[in-house]
Amino acid sequence: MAAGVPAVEATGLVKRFGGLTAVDHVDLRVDVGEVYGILGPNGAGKTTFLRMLFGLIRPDAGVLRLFGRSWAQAGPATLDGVAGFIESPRFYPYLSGRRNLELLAGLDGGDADSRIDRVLDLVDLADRAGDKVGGYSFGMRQRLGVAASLLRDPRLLVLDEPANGLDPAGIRDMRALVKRLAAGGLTVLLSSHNMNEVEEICDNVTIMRTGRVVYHGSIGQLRAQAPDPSHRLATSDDDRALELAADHPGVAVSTHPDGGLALTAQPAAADAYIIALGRDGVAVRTLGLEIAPLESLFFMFTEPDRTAADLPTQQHARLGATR
Ligand SMILES: Nc1ncnc2c1ncn2[C@@H]1O[C@H](COP(=O)(O)OP(=O)(O)OP(=O)(O)O)[C@@H](O)[C@H]1O
Repeated sequence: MAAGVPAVEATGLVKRFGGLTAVDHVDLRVDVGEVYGILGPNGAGKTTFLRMLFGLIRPDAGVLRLFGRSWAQAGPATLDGVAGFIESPRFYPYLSGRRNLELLAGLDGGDADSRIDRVLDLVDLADRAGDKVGGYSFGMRQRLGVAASLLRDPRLLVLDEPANGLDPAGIRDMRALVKRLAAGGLTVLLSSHNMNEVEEICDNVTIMRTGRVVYHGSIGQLRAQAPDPSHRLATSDDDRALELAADHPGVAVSTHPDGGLALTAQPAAADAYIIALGRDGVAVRTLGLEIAPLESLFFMFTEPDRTAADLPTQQHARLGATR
């Protein structure tokens, strides 16, 4: 591969279903070695984009290249070095995880067979490889799906909402797996509707809404644009707490529509204000992060018609357990 050729490059990509434009002139570039997130709510066009990538459907306009190859020029060879799955992987439930991989390795041919032990180990299924897949948890099946993809020794791994439907432990394991694979040098493109997931594991992100790109950039740039964290605050004397806020230009304190106070500030400014409350004899009874900064940014990009007051409460916690 020539140096500098991106793993994925979409230019002006369009896909229509009747009158609906599911992917609307999307430009996107994933460089070799990066973990890239396509983020968006339901219906944003993420899966449609990935289906075009895998050649399952054809674009109506634009070009998508994988390591410099397009479907129009290279046909199925476009997928050389590319593996992954859309939605959930399927396996024979009455066969063991290992047997499923053996069958797939037989279909893939080459030396895929020799990689079975290594990929089972990588996805943390070595101990359960002899058990029937029917008895696997959903998270284990997702990880077996990643193992099946790795049999092809890909340079690019494509995952469609890999943590969807997983319980918290499954989400943790899946994220850890993606990070491990990325640390080993694999390029990863994943779709997600979860800002926290993308923030945790991706270097760069494209945010989509109704088929269009509404943001593109690094996670660092995204963080820099995020608004101040917003908290719900309850004190022993909310009137006094409001008065004291006037002495703290870095904090915005107002009456919360659901009772108590709303406090919006960067952590250092919020700390100084909370300490000042205590010094003044005002006890803080509850302080909970209401909307994480990146989460509110995600809503701003993908639901621009909603105001901050409409945003869901993400988390409430007692003082000391937040921020
Ligand atoms: N085969 C199809 N025929 C008609 N409409 C489709 C088809 N596939 C997708 N769509 C529509 O295209 C839009 C984008 O769907 P897509 O599945 O790509 O979104 P997504 O971002 O992956 O969302 P989700 O997380 O819900 O899968 C949606 O409005 C969807 O209903």
